Amino acid sequence: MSRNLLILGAAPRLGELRDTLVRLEDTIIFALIERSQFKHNSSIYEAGKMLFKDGYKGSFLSWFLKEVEHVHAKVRRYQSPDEYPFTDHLPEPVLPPLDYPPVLVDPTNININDEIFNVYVNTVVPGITTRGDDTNYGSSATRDIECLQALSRRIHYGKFVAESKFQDPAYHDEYVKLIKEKNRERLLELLTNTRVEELLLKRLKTKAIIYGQDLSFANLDANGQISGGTPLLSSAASVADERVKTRVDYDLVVSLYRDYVIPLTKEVEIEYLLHRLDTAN
Ligand SMILES: O=C(O)C(=O)C[C@]1(C(=O)O)C=C[C@@H](O)C=C1
Repeated sequence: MSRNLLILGAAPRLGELRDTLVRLEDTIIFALIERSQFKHNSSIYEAGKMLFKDGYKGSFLSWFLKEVEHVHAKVRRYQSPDEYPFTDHLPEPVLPPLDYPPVLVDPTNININDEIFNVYVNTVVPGITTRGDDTNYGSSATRDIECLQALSRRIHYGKFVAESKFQDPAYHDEYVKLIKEKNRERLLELLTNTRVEELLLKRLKTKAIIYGQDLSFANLDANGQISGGTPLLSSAASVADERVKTRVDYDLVVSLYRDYVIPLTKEVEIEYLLHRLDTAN
């Protein structure tokens, strides 16, 4: 429920938006580490596996998500332009609406959470957890919801990034032309910044290595300093040298971003741009 966008007014600045994307990397890595402490617990993702007294027929995670989103909708979470629900038929807020200045022009209210949910459940969870069932269903689903919400916020942030690029005087006319032509391919080229992506993936790997270290008490001396055995790692190179296991597989975190988070953010950017002129015409 971030309101930091409010200070941006009508023209979101790309640098500030990228700072937010960098901060969300931390949120996502820590959420994945939290989920990875539990086993896969595949039954929480299977519809009809658990008997709900209210007759609900979906999976435990879907039920939990629905209930959480009901509460969050009541306190206006989904009125914030950077928050998108995974479920529908949500209740109206119990509080008066907040006054968000109109930053986005998003007539179709793009929401790709179904795609995010499928990638998360079918690819991410089996990748970051070990196989098996430890019966920690509530704990696992709670972490799943945190991961899903963080991924969704990050990916839908593409709308603000796209708006910022659209408003950039250096590229505005080119964007207008490509939008009118519905030229997806060229839009993708124009909004892609390979250098930013490469730096992101390198930074992400280093972060996943550093945040993923297990600094348990066994590795600390009486003064709380890190003792021999598990040196504090600060780079991918030292991990390769030491062959140290981190709490979440850092290569998986990198491939999650490379194969899904960045491409889905671009998908949101393109969809947003393709409808950017709808209301103006
Ligand atoms: O920073 C941007 O310019 C973005 O559009 C965001 C993002 C990303 O998902 O991180 C996506 C596309 C660009 O190629 C670079 C990065």
